[in-house]
Amino acid sequence: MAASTKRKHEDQSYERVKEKISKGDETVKENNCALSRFTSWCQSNDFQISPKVKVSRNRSCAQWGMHAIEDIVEGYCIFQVPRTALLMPANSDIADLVDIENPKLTSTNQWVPLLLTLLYESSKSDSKWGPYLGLAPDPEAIDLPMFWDQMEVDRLLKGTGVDKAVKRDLKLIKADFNNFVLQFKQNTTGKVREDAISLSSFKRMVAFVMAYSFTEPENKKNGKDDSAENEDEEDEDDEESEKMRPPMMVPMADVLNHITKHNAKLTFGSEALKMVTTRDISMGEEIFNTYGQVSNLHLMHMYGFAERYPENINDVVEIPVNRLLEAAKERSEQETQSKLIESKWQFLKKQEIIDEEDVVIVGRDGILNDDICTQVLKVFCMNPSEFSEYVEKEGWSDAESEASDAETNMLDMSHLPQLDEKQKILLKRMGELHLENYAISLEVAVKKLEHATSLPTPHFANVGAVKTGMAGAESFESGTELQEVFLPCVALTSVDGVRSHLPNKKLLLFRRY
Ligand SMILES: C[S@@+](CC[C@H](N)C(=O)[O-])C[C@H]1O[C@@H](n2cnc3c(N)ncnc32)[C@H](O)[C@@H]1O
Repeated sequence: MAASTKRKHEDQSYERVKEKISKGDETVKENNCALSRFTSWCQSNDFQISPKVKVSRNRSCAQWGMHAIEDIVEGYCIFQVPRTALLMPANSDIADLVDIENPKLTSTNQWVPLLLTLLYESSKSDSKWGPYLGLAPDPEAIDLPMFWDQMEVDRLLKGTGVDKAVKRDLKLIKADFNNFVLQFKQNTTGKVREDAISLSSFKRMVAFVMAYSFTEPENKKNGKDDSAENEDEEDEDDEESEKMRPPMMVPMADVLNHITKHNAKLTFGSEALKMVTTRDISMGEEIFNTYGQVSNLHLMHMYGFAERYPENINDVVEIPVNRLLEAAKERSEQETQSKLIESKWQFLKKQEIIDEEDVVIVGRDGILNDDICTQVLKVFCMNPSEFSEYVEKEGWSDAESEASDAETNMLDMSHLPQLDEKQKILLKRMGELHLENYAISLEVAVKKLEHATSLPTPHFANVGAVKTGMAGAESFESGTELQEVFLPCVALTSVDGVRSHLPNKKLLLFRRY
């Protein structure tokens, strides 16, 4: 290459680097401005924020986050958010136009009032929440599976259940847009920016609510000032907390990232919400909230990330119940046996013991929803005369039902080895069939790991998880061979969903904390 051409090339690349750096500088400046506007806003809205923590963008595992700048003890309130600062329909001046009592609102679309409020507040130049929304992510940058293209969903999420959940979401978003948002647009002419109300911007708003909102457990309503000292009550409340209230945006709390081994949690008081530490935290550590006891499937679906195996002790795999049917049919040697299995299946459906959509939930401790699974296994393993008697009685007698309602989970890891041999075989095959359904097999995953250093992408960054899963499975006592199938199933939920062209943020997804 001639010297002058070479110099020209060097000049051009120097200019490009300079441009990149100055763009980066601008972004840093913009971020700093947004943060200082948000901090002043918090002060003028009576937030109380401890001087022992700091919000920053580059010290956390995923963009914005919070870390300790001094040692903090357990039970310490890091910050407090007054209820008046919560972004929710009742606090907005659009409240009258957002019909919370609308009979069309069901539990599946109880998010709509908040979404409409957000559409309104984010298009208002003088919104009370302007500085809060100024720190919110660029809607285009929220990367949830609902924005992945179909090929990626098929390639990476097939078999996990997240693919189905995304399909359901997209259908619901469209229906909500047509049923509520268009009507809202008419009622608010001139109040909401025209371009803010389109199906694609509504979808982006749904993603923001999915990944950033909070729901207050029903029982915490009206003010018990629940603090870390009240932790004992947590378990008792678990059942009730399933009945949730509509979501709301909690400024400052939504800056915090999540890990299973979190060190802080949000508590709901009558006047304010508090972020309280759940253990001692050392200077420099990131403050992690908990988004709940959630599996990787849920994290991937709602938040676009997953934790590395085996860190998420709440991780589960959801195996469609009809894999049990497949397993049972496979074992039928003659057509009559296969027909008998089919009629057993139809009977279970007729009795509403199972539904096609049911899933068997397998976690680290075994099968978590043993009720469905135990019944299907029992019926599948009945001989023809037992089954005829069962049909005659139209299912279980009261005494039998009571026995199967017993508190003990007969399908947890400690009880699985005692199962009837036939039932064990069916369960094992169910797990194997499920493993076959993943886009990537365990063997391939492990092989890829062996060559991981030469892989240009982080696609298989998490394959280590599988290896750990397998090693974990091998270390279990003999007789519990089911774990050799189930643990890899759970481990694979951590593998799938990792994309090959992940942005920087995602490179951190599976790092160890
Ligand atoms: C409530 S926001 C937390 C604030 C967020 N980091 C930000 O910069 O705006 C939730 C989002 O943070 C990210 N996130 C939270 N915890 C994470 C983790 N442990 N690993 C990777 N990303 C995480 C995900 O993108 C998630 O959708």
